[in-house]
Amino acid sequence: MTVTTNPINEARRLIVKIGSSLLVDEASGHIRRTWMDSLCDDVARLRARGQEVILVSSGAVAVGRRHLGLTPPLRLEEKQAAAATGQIRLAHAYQEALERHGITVAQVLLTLADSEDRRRFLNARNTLDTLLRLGAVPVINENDTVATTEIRFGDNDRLAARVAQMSGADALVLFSDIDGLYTADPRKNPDARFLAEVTEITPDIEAMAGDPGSSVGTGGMVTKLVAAKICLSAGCRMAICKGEPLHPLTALENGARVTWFLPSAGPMTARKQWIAGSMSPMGSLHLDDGAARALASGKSLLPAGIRAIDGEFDRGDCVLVRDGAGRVIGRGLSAYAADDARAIMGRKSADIESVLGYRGRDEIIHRDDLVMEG
Ligand SMILES: Nc1ncnc2c1ncn2[C@@H]1O[C@H](COP(=O)(O)OP(=O)(O)O)[C@@H](O)[C@H]1O
Ligand SMILES: N[C@@H](CCC(=O)OP(=O)(O)O)C(=O)O
Repeated sequence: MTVTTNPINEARRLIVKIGSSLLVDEASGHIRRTWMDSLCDDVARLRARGQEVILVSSGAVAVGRRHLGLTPPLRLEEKQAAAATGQIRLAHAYQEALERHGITVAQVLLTLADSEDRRRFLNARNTLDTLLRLGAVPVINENDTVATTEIRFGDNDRLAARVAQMSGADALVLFSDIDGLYTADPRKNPDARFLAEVTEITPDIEAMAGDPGSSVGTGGMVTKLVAAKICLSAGCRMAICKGEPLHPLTALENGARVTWFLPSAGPMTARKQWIAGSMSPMGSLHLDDGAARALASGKSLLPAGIRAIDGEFDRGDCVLVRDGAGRVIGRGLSAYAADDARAIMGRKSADIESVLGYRGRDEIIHRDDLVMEG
């Protein structure tokens, strides 16, 4: 896949990651409100033309530590305290900046572990889908006060890539203090060449990445390449570009220099390859003929079409889908754990709430989570 038109215009769902060094003035610890406003103006413009935007924003520690009068180096619990203080200010600033455009902000605090546990992953994905459907702009940061590992700057590059993967985004933009990937750190090596497009993270590419260039919240190129790897396998295009100019998304649309990491497939194909290739099935759903025909024609699987269920599985686990003769016709991610699925099989979706006592999804396997054989 090469870029023919601008991926920013094409993205249906776009993730934008903002690092501490862009958002927070190093000397004062204040949020750069003019810059934030200009970013939010851009976000509002994209939203108005029908694109969905999720912001992943760092800055909580950098903002909060000034308010608590802490000076580096901070101990872990001091960083966590700083994050708790700074996060509320960050969220408030985003709320004000987006409210000017009548846009509702939703704060989502995630840990990296949330993105790696399939059940929490599904919950987070459904929440993000719902927020976007309702017109809100999610603003995500790592949940630093409960993070069990050391808060590391640069982690939000990876978190943003996980959010892109989780939400099936088509593009992730990492706004940085540099305009892209070079063959070596250009601050140290004047002969470093700029790379406009990368399609694979080879060992040669990995060897190009050096340490961070500044002192406020930096992960360097290493964490950006980790993010790029996640994006490439998730079918999501990823950009590294300079975030400093006001209206940074507009600048990108207008042809600012950028490195694009371009996957060979789109997010849906990548997701289906992941379901088909890397998950062990934990059980089987046996369908009636009508349901088997519906699935063959591209529909989702409803509880009404299931006759029997084998195995023990959790919500989000992979299960095989079998026809009336027991032949495997596909596989997919179950939206219900085995016991709940057994309770609602053969029933209409409208009955789910009265049977289970909660209103879950209408489908047992959504068509986006289903891969048919052959
Ligand atoms: N191969 C490379 N290409 C570009 N920048 C590199 C490279 N290796 C190291 N760097 C450094 O990484 C820095 C960007 O990372 P970082 O400071 O963490 O950005 P941010 O804070 O915006 O996330 C650049 O300013 C640059 O000094
Ligand atoms: N979660 C932390 C920052 C983590 C992080 O990755 O920071 P950065 O390298 O500035 O994107 C915070 O909000 O301070």
